[in-house]
Amino acid sequence: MTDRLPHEKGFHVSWDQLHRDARALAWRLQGEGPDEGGWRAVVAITRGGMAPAMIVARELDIRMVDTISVKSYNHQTQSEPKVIKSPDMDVVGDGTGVLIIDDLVDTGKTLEVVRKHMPKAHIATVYAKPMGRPQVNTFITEVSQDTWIFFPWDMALQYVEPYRGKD
Ligand SMILES: O=P(O)(O)OC[C@H]1O[C@H](OP(=O)(O)OP(=O)(O)O)[C@H](O)[C@@H]1O
Ligand code: HPA
Ligand SMILES: [Mg+2]
Repeated sequence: MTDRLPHEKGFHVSWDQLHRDARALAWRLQGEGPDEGGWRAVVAITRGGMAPAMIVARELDIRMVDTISVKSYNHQTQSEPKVIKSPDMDVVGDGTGVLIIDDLVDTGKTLEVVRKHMPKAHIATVYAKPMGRPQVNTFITEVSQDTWIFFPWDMALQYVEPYRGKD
């Protein structure tokens, strides 16, 4: 999203790192469900939340997995983010016992909308920036607000010139 750039720093996340961090999130969430039955369902915030949600659902053995899609704030039209695809509300209800997973929280605008949709859900992200932290119940790693997080699905391996060949 170019309107959020430029950022001073970059935090590059490999698939391995994402897998480890999403597992760490699952372990932190284990046993934190509202009752002994654990979490009832996982809801991934598309699209970035889908890979971490799959890993968390696998680790916590949750088979009920759904998605919510939020169309983000657009500075040109000044529109607020809105939910363009809801999970099955018969299953998630007010969110009690439901884990909502996203890859990161930045400004918190996306989660603000999601929380209104399922007020009693537990919201977890793998990464968090300070501005969005109040919107998250559980996260693993915090980075500064001026850091852009690069996810593995947005990157590719490429050849780099040897250092001594550059001059
Ligand atoms: O806290 P915020 O400032 O709202 O930003 C965080 C959201 O932004 C990114 O999603 P994006 O809207 O870029 O869509 P995507 O997941 O489909 O890539 C990210 O995956 C979070 O969902
Ligand atoms: O730091 C980020 N990285 C990737 N996507 C994002 N969407 C909001 N902030 C970010
Ligand atoms: Mg997203």
